[in-house]
Amino acid sequence: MGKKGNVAIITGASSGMGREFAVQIAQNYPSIHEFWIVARRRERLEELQEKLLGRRVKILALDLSRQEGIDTLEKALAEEQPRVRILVNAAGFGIIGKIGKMKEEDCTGMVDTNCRALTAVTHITLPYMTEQGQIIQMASSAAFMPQPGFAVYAASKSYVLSFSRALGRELAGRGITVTAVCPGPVKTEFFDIAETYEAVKLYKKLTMARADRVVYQALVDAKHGRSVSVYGSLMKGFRILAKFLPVDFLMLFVK
Ligand SMILES: NC(=O)C1=CN([C@@H]2O[C@H](COP(=O)(O)OP(=O)(O)OC[C@H]3O[C@@H](n4cnc5c(N)ncnc54)[C@H](OP(=O)(O)O)[C@@H]3O)[C@@H](O)[C@H]2O)C=CC1
Ligand SMILES: N[C@@H](C=O)C(=O)O
Repeated sequence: MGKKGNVAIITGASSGMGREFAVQIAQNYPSIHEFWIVARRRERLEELQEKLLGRRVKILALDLSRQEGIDTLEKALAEEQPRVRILVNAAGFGIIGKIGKMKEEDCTGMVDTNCRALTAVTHITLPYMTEQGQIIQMASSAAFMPQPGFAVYAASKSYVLSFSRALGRELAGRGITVTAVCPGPVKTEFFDIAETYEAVKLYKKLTMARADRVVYQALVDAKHGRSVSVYGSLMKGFRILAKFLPVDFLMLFVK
């Protein structure tokens, strides 16, 4: 079925920004004929299907942190040979807390999902990406500097930002753009898991952005081929500070 039209593959589509990407792409990209939506919670993906304006939908209820999940997606790609116009890698999570106070699997889980799975999904999808294709990777403003108390998550998102910018250069010859999306705190279910050990800081609570706005901005930036998408003046300012001020000084304020 994939051969008939352009496909958008969206991971992390069962909630938050991944879900919002699916809804906004369905509303604004008539050239996308089919969606492949990926996450672990099948019932959420089935609910989302109803919102995709009658487009063909392939539901892939997969755990991307496990090799079986990646293998299943790879097999589906090989069988259907889709023309992938948009890939959104939004599957990911973060847990607040000091490394020594967290379970090992919580720490390595962030690396497995945010870095390994994102890299694998990108790698296996690349052969099917069309010219003018767009890859949108959910990084975070946490990528801009190390964050004591959110160390693994911030490091995982630095990886996503660095990987995505370099990949964009590698793919320029194929006419494929790569956009790393780097929002500050966004009001989604992300914080249900993030607060497993510790509550989110008050300044983050007070500066939460809306998922629909972040995603709208990301789609505009991706359309213009921008390598980085930062929503809002606060995070744009933070990015500049993080570029120019010494890291040790900045870390005094993020404890
Ligand atoms: N909210 C925020 O403040 C910010 C979030 N981000 C990033 O944006 C992305 C989306 O987050 P957001 O929408 O906020 O959070 P949500 O928790 O709402 O969404 C996360 C999505 O990832 C999916 N997911 C998580 N683990 C796996 C897995 N192992 N396999 C497959 N799917 C998985 C979840 O689905 P399911 O549970 O069904 O598997 C869900 O659909 C993440 O990468 C996050 O790090 C970046 C900046 C700010
Ligand atoms: N940017 C947010 C998550 O990615 C945060 O800093 O909480």
